[in-house]
Amino acid sequence: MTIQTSTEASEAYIALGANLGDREATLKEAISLLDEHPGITVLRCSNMYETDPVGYADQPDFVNMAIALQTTLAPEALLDVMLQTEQVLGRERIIRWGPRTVDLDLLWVEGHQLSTAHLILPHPRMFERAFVLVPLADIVPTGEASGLYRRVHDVLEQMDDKGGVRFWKACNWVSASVRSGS
Ligand SMILES: Nc1ncnc2c1ncn2[C@@H]1O[C@H](COP(=O)(O)OP(=O)(O)OP(=O)(O)O)[C@@H](O)[C@H]1O
Ligand SMILES: Nc1nc2c(c(=O)[nH]1)N=C(CO)CN2
Repeated sequence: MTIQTSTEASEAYIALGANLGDREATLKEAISLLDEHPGITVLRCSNMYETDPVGYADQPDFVNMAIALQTTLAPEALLDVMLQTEQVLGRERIIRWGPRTVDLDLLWVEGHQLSTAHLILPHPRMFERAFVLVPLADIVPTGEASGLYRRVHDVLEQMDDKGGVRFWKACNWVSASVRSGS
């Protein structure tokens, strides 16, 4: 697939999940790899939540979280970077909704609604999943113009069962550029 870039930066949200290996280390490594890409700046990280597996029950609990980023990449190019990051971190696709070292789902990109063979935006299952919405609610700014904040909070308020999502840890990931002071 060709990597396209667009000139204007857009805000985007990614959901992350892991239920194999050192879940916290893998999630932080995924965030660092994304942030190291020249077209991506990670802006905010949610808390980390431990969550009951949904869809395929016979697997370990997940750790789920979400990040907000600024990107100059077109959505398809951003998805390519995410898929490459999953590969670098050892993601294998064996069972649908089955165990994984890391899973990156592109939830929402400012100003983009689309449906192609490779990419659907907003993510088609994001508003059904407490393991996505609870972390996302941590990082969508209150006054956010697109209405995403209102929608996330409205769906969460009406969701009957958020029981499988438990606060686990604050995410203390810090960007390498902040660490080095550049
Ligand atoms: N918004 C999106 N974010 C991530 N992948 C997407 C999106 N829309 C379509 N896809 C496609 O879905 C494919 C399968 O993704 P993946 O194997 O991570 O699914 P999953 O995480 O197991 O299940 P789910 O899609 O229900 O979260 C990807 O290769 C990608 O082309
Ligand atoms: N708790 C939890 N369950 C899942 C998850 C996930 O990230 N967390 N991801 C899935 C496929 O995207 C299927 N089921």
